[in-house]
Amino acid sequence: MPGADEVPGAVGGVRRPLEVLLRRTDPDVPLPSYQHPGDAGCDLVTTEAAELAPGERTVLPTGVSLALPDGYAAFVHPRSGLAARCGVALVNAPGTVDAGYRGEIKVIVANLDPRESVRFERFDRIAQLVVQQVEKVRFREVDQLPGSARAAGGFGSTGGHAARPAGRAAAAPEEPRDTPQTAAQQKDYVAVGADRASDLRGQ
Ligand SMILES: O=c1ccn([C@H]2C[C@H](O)[C@@H](COP(=O)(O)OP(=O)(O)OP(=O)(O)O)O2)c(=O)[nH]1
Repeated sequence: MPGADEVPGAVGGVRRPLEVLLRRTDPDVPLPSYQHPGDAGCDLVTTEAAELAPGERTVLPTGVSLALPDGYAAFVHPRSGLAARCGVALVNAPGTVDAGYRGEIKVIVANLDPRESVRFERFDRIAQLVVQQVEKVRFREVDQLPGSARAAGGFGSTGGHAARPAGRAAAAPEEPRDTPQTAAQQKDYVAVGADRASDLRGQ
């Protein structure tokens, strides 16, 4: 039987959660928590209300600081619901929280919606924190790297971007995309956008 603090994995049984020391810098902030067993990220909230005009960004406090074990880091990731419904992005996504960092975790949010402001209330969920083991490497310089199937191919080398030939994006912007399709897509987003407020609070 799994213990109360153990997370049933999809495959391979049960893994005991890593214990991470946490200090609340705001006494009322809820502890970061996973919404479902198997979630990779636990939600971070803002302790300050804020309103962002289209294109604006700000740094929001989360009310928590951590002492991660050596060999781990935490990554501040965006929430897809906020991104899809409100156009909220994290400017530095994913933000990296180093094991040695003892300050309050902050979240750098931007409103990418071209028209609508977004408002965050105190304790709205604004991002998610993913804790991962990270390797420390020692770089060994060589004259030649070993060969590989991909070699130096990248930046669309496998295709799939037929609408815009490589190298043209910056120099010669394409005509605006077909408006009927854009308008239809926009309508979908507006419909979903009715849930902007509830998405922040997870209702
Ligand atoms: O989204 C983020 C990203 C970083 N941090 C904190 C934890 C991290 O350990 C520290 C430094 O982050 P980073 O190394 O990304 O910042 P930097 O601009 O390189 O600053 P520094 O010179 O202090 O390393 O800031 C956050 O609270 N939120």
